[in-house]
Amino acid sequence: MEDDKAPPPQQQQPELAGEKRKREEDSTDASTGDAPSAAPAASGEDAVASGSRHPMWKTSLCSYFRRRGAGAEGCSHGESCRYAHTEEELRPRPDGTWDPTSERAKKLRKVTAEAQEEAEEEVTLDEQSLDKCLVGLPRGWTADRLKGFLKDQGISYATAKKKKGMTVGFVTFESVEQLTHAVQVLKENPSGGKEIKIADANRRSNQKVHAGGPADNGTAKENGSSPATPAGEASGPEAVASSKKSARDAVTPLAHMSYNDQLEHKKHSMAQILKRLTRNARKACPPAIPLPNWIYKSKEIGGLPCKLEGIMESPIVNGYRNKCEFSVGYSLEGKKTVGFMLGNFREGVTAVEEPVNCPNVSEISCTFAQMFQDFLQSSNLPLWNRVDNCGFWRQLTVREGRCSAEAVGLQNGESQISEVMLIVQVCSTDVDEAVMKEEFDKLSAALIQGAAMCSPPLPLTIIVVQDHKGISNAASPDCPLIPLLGLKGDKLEGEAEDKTRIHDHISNLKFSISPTAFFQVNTLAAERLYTLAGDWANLNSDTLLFDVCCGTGTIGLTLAHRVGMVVGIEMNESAVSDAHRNALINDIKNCRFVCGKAEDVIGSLLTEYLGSPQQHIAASESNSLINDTSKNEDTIDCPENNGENMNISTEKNDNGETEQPRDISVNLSICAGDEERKGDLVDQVDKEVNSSPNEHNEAASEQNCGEESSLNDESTDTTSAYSSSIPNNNVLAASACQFKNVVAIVDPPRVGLHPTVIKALRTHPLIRRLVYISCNPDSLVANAIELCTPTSENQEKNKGNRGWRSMSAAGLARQRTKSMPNSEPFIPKRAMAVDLFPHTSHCEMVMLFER
Ligand SMILES: C[S@@+](CC[C@H](N)C(=O)[O-])C[C@H]1O[C@@H](n2cnc3c(N)ncnc32)[C@H](O)[C@@H]1O
Repeated sequence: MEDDKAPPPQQQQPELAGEKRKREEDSTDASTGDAPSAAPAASGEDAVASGSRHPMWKTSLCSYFRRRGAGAEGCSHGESCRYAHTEEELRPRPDGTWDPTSERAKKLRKVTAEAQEEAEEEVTLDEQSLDKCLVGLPRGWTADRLKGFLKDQGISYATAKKKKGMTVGFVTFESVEQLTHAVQVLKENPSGGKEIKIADANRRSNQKVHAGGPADNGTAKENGSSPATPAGEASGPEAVASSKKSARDAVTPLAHMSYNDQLEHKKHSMAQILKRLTRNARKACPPAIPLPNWIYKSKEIGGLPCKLEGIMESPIVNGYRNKCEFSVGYSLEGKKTVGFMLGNFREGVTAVEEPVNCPNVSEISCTFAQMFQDFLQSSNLPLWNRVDNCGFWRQLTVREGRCSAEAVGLQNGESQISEVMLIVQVCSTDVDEAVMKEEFDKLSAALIQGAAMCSPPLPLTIIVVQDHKGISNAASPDCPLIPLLGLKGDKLEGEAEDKTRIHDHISNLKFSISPTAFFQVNTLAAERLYTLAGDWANLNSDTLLFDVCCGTGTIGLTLAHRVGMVVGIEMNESAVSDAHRNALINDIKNCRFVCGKAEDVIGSLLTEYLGSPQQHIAASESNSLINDTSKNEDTIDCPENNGENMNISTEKNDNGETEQPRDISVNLSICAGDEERKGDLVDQVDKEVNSSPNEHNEAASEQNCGEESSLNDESTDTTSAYSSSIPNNNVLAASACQFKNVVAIVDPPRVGLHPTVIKALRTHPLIRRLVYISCNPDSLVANAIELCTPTSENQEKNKGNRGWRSMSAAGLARQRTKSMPNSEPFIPKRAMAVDLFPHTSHCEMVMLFER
């Protein structure tokens, strides 16, 4: 609403724009755009007489309301403010001169809804709580008063929170029954003659739980990556309400809908989440800086930061999961069961039910779960007990590898499953080794025999035992693995790591996957996802592609033939080792994979390949002193230039699209040695593909020596094997010249990218294009706020504000934006949802950012 009348930013003087915006906020009626002076004279009569607001006589909305939310206290007009602060106060006058069906009333309702939504966003809802309602409170109520009131009504089981300065509170209940009862009581018991308004805040609390993702399954088990939820214990929205009736309800809560309806539902949810980016970037934009154009334009597309281009459907809707994590426990009838939990342990649910009719699980996975369940019936060792944290058998993970579609002449289907890895998780505490070994021998014999007896026989390539002693089933990637001998004997020859891999195919490349390495759970949909990311990344042979959080190298390797070089970054050592192997087996030579946390290594890697941000800023400043005619056609101004006035190269890339503006601004004479340097790089890549991750780190450290980037101090001051160090500017500039198009594709785990990574990407002027693949749109939005919000020259130092602890991810991102070094913001350009998880409420989101 606030920018309805604001001119587009390019028509404003930059230094005036912020002030103007502020003035408008202070003086304009939010619902009408009227200045306060235009407010009806009559509106104040009673208020002035009584010295307080009259609920029935206010026809204009106080501007303060808009910024602070419904009923904001302490507006600058004082207690006798003539303007309304709540919808209640804006009722029509008794003489009917204000029509509640008027445009003004409609606008008001919209403002109210937005204010409530933002209020909710600000309050950190306890993700572990169950059901919440949002209550409208009489003015002046505190959280304690709300609690007292609830208690007086006999509602002692609820907890209440109130956002400062707001007349809404959040009441949390432990069960749906309590919620229903409380709503009834509150409705029947007006406070001070006023009915307490109640809205269901449950939908958003569900979303929050969704954002937090799988509680003790998917997230951690997949190295914090994708919603591996459905094949594990129930989680997310599906697990919020108390226990479900069946495993199907718990893991595939959308299975009752047609696939088209599921897609519509997900697209709608994605759009709602994306709108938060616009709202938060608007809020975080420093007052002295004009709002970016994309925020102005968002009004034309319903508040979205850019167009949501649709949702890409999964090529396979049933049995698509290549990895299923089956819990071990007792069913409601007390039977030893291998399947899915009906709810979360934190809700007190420990029952496990067989994976009957779970459409996301393949028949093969179900059959192995059944075999393991049969085996457990006669095992002498106990099942893991989640209450006492003791027991032996904990979990079965089934990972499937598919042969290439070409090999079977099929596009999808279970018939492609050609390799299976079984990971049996146990806790060996207090268990005699000999007994354990005997059980393992029996188990592998049962599984091998079971697979062979099926018609047709099931593939079974690997069985490993994971010995995990932690409380939840989420084991760390370095948890000990014991290969079970006796299985396909000759396959187990060779080095230890060779024994425990299966293979899958994406885009006709073969991928080797070790037990704990992340691999997208829906291989065929992942292929589409990577292709989309590659298309949006605008790749060509001059491209240096940073594949951040690369896992087994799938994205970089599938796109390697379209770029000059790929640098993959991944923290899971075995995934990096898989990535090296995958490059080798596919004969790909232009990829380097670095083992380390992205936040630890990205700063030094960017500096190694591109030079430090300061160098480019300095180069750009000195270039700007040189006469414009000295510029080479292929060179564009960077990084201070904004996208609008760049010299744009009209070369086409390998997609036939117009190539991205080249963003190198360097002394061209330095580039003379490029070819030589390129040769060195390729040699080095060759060496690294054949070396271990540690060798990579060493090699990189050796390459680096010299000055560090102060913009990235956080990333360089780490325990990483990388210390950013640069020999001299000439070498840097030469290496930067190698690649005229630098792109980052990031595919982080559910928590999103570490702030240090965001800062490094944002402050490096050579990164003009970033494709973000996200399995959690909430963290995508938080990261995007930091990437896209304009900064000012006077950034704030981070203050140790304890209030931040209770902030939403978006709120925190807004705070961090204040201390972001002044740098050109990215612009959200394209967004597309990709359904990798049919029948569940999860979905991937791809966003393109450019500058
Ligand atoms: C969603 S997966 C994506 C993997 C890969 N891009 C793919 O599509 O298969 C996220 C990956 O990030 C890795 N990861 C998690 N935190 C990381 C960090 N701080 N630095 C680097 N990698 C990280 C995980 O090990 C996991 O492999």
